[in-house]
Amino acid sequence: MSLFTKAFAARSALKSSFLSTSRLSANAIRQSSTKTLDRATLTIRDGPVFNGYSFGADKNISGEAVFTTSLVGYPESMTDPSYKGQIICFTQPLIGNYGVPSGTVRDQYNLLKYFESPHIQCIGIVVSDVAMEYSHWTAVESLSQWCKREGVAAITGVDTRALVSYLREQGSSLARLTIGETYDADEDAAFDDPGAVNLVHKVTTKAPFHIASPNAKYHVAVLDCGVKENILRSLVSRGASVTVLPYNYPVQKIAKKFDGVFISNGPGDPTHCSATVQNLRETMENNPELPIFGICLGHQLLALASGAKTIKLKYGNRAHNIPALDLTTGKCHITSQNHGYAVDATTLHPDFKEYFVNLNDLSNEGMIHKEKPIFSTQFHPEAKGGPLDSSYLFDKYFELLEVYHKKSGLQFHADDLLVDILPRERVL
Ligand SMILES: NC(=O)CC[C@H](N)C(=O)O
Repeated sequence: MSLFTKAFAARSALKSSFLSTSRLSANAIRQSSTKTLDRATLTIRDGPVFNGYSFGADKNISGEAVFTTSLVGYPESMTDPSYKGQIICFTQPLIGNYGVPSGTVRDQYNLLKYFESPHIQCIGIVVSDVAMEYSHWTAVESLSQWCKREGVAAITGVDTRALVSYLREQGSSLARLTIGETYDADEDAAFDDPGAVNLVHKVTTKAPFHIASPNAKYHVAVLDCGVKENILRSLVSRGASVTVLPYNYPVQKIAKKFDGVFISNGPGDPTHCSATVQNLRETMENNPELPIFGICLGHQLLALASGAKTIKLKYGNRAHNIPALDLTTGKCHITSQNHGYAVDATTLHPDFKEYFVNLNDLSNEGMIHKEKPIFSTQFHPEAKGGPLDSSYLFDKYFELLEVYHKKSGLQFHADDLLVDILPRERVL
């Protein structure tokens, strides 16, 4: 063996021992001096098995494994109702180092200041290296403490690069996270498919609620399919009081009392919300001048209501840096996204045109009506977390509200809709 070959072999041995240690997680090792983490296993259905350590609830779970490449914003992502029933794999290797802020602090609009809903919505999380120690001025607990308190399973020490390579090849897959035991490969029934049920039904408010905007000029009806707190804030802070309705509320019956209708983000397959689609169809037909705006699931539901079709993407788009081209201006915006389904642009109704297109995979990112004040986006202009490049779309919606408001001369009477007696926050 030449000197060079010997040196190379020695370096490879060193490297592989380093790699296997690093899978244990630097922070997990630091913490294991005081407490031993339980072993945990992530099993992908018909796919690889990843061994690691549990830092969340002592509970076996299963769901759809998806990955996000966002670098920050784990508290926002984990409380986003669109992730209901999913196991989020973070590609950012170090997760938890800025801890978790309070889930009860509210802002001047009585909206949750740091969370996108009151609780963690995903069923489990997968990270490469969890930080047990954290530091941030807003933090009140660690990611591990939060997961345990909320009953959410979590695994660290996973080679997330290998996991994501697999998910990109095979597509989003069902997976199971087991704590402290070896997985039995015959246990097929243990793989729950969250996409098989109507997840929107689980996250929507159970009764209408109202958020008054100081100096409100407009009144908007929000169909809550799992609405993110920052969407409500984006409306209320611009001067719209909002009445939030359950996703299947017959909005067509009261649409005339509002300056605009908004359809929120939400989890799962849009085709499960057929009542909402029918209600939206009637709302559009009966109110040709009413401004309507939809985000993410809201976009997909509006598209279905107008006659277009949706498809399931292979592994979806979950990131904070996805380029979307505005086809009306030629400008590209960096956008925040979290979706597994998309609108098939080739099926758009002829009254609509494609508004935005994804420059990574050319999937549809929005549509706009050729005459009516109706538009929607697949990405998240409210962006929490993520860049604010596209927040101007809320301003655009408010311009449409203003035009309609002036024309209709609509005066908002609180008594009409009994908003004074509605709850002031979502009804769980
Ligand atoms: N963020 C969302 O609204 C997601 C929409 C839908 N559930 C999807 O996965 O495509």
